[in-house]
Amino acid sequence: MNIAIIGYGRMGKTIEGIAKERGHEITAIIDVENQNEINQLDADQIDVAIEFTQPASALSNLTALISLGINVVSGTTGWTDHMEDVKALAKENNAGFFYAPNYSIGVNLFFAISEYAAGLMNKFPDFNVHIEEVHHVQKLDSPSGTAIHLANGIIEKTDQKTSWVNAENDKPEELAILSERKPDVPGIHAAVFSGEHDVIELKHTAASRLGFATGAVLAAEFLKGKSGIYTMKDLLHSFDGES
Ligand SMILES: NC(=O)C1=CN([C@@H]2O[C@H](COP(=O)(O)OP(=O)(O)OC[C@H]3O[C@@H](n4cnc5c(N)ncnc54)[C@H](OP(=O)(O)O)[C@@H]3O)[C@@H](O)[C@H]2O)C=CC1
Ligand SMILES: O=C(O)C1=N[C@H](C(=O)O)C[C@H](O)C1
Repeated sequence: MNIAIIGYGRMGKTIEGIAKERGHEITAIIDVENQNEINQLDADQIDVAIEFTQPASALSNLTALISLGINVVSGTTGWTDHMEDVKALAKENNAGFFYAPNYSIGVNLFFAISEYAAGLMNKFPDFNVHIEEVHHVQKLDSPSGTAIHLANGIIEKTDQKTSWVNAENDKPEELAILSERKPDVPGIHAAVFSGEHDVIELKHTAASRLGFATGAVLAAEFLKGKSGIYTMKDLLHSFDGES
């Protein structure tokens, strides 16, 4: 299939490598230098655009792509206050839109495991839960999109937590997300359940960006020729029944 890469940084370049390995063609690359060309992209030459830029650029890029009728896999974090507008635009333009704060299959399994654990702990309110995330120092947003998604999933399963804060919590009903930035860390997330006598720690460590990039290309393959709004749950369900 024909893929356009929007944002040719750490993720864009890793996605290019995986997409080529899987037999796809890169028919356009948009980065900062040629960002105005996004409005002139030829929708007939692009099955799916994959957008990994930065929080301040994502909304205008997604708006431009969807307005051209191009299906988009969106990976940029830190812009999702505008999510409902983007979904509405995709529906209006009959385009396909796929969003995940983390395309790693492992992270999405980790979400399910953490939510299940939160549901079990709900019967035992002596256990307090918090989230830890560590990323490279170039990361612009905090907390990570993955940590926000993890927090919202846990909040849904527990009565003790009703909102999250990106700091130590002042109130028991707040779920603390503790963020740390260190050189060269692709991404670490942990859900930590602390009891009086013991600690249960569920942790995902990305060894590199290859897992994120592979998931994004799988999402693009899934989205080709489809309209509508999709998430990693749809992609994971598409594997149901495969041996
Ligand atoms: N969903 C997921 O699985 C993952 C999401 N991410 C997210 O993806 C985003 C990108 O991460 P990463 O690749 O590490 O970041 P990088 O900074 O390495 O890459 C972003 C690229 O986009 C370019 N860019 C900035 N503005 C525009 C614009 N308006 N149009 C086109 N290109 C633009 C940047 O150029 P310049 O450097 O010159 O500004 C840079 O080349 C982040 O939000 C990150 O959190 C990251 C990993 C996994
Ligand atoms: O900026 C990154 O690098 C990452 N961003 C995503 C996030 O904010 O959750 C996903 C991954 O953790 C890497």
